[in-house]
Amino acid sequence: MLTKGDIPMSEKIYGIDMGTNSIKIYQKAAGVILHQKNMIAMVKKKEPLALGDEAYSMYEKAPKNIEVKQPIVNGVIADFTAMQTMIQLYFKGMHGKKFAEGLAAGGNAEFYIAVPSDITEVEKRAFFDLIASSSLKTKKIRIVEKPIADALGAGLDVMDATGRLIVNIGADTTEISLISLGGIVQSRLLKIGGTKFDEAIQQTVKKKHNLVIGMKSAERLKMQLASGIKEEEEITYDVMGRNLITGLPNRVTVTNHLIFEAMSESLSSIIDAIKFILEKTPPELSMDIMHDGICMTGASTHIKNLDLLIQQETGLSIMKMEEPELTVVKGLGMIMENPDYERLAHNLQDSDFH
Ligand SMILES: Nc1ncnc2c1ncn2[C@@H]1O[C@H](COP(=O)(O)OP(=O)(O)OP(=O)(O)O)[C@@H](O)[C@H]1O
Repeated sequence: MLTKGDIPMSEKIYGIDMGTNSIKIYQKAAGVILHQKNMIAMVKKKEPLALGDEAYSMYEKAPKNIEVKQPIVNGVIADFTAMQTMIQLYFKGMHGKKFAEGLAAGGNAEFYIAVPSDITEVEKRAFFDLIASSSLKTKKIRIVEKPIADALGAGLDVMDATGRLIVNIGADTTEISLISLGGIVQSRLLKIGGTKFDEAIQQTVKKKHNLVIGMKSAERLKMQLASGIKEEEEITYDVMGRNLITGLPNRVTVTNHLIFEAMSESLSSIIDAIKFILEKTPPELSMDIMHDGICMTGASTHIKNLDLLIQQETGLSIMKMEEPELTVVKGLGMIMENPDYERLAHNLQDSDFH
């Protein structure tokens, strides 16, 4: 019999999407139980001080003895120890604080981990090892290709013999994938996403206004002013920073046209990569894509008119999601909840997983 606080065995099954910008966790029968910034703040390089959104609030503001780390870079694990520490703390709690109701992998839990498709074997293995070598007691660890989980979570039928094109624009990466019969026909991972847009905005504001701004301010400008196509009407937003010449704090008014200029090179690269995949798509699958269009996921697809840009450049219809940042983790949830999808989750040894 279960005592209060116990979680039935069948529900200790978790899906984890470790993104560059945010980490999302799904628990069987409970849904998405955690969605936080993927950051950890450490004191003197070894003692964890804060996790997730709390760590992000310290980013660009911390004194020298506090380091705020982002363990995933360009979609892959860049700091294994920091990422493993985070996962362990999320599940076991920290400073007596639990991060999400139901996060209690006390023993023999099962994990479904989403990994990008277009990365090396070693990089994929690191996602598996992260859980396998952690202090969490695990019964089973399964790897799922991110584009497959993404498409499922977006409501696409990935099992049938129909070509689906899915474009996930995240923080450090854009993953463009062609899917059919539960597998990946082609996939391309670009090192372009929301963070690249923010960096370009930071540089352009510096050049145009002699103002040094932080990444958080650049992101705010993007969220207020970015558009996939150039808008006729001028919209402005004020930003604070440090004047490059006087060294003093200063405020300037930035226009949507400047933000468009800053982002245009990165947007062109994304369009070029989508066209490249379309050109390499076998003709029968091309017909499916002509019919169904392109599915857009990832939080950067919140950018205004980005769908219009891709539609104009490719001539294809675009499907946008209401919660594009959660499609991958919801897809992991569908795989663990529905035995029909079991073959989409792999052991590292599976010959069909490469
Ligand atoms: N409303 C918005 N408008 C524009 N950009 C947004 C908006 N909301 C979030 N973003 C951007 O989306 C990005 C995060 O996307 P997402 O959470 O899908 O990434 P991730 O999965 O963590 O990263 P990756 O897929 O690169 O590993 C950030 O760069 C953020 O600035």
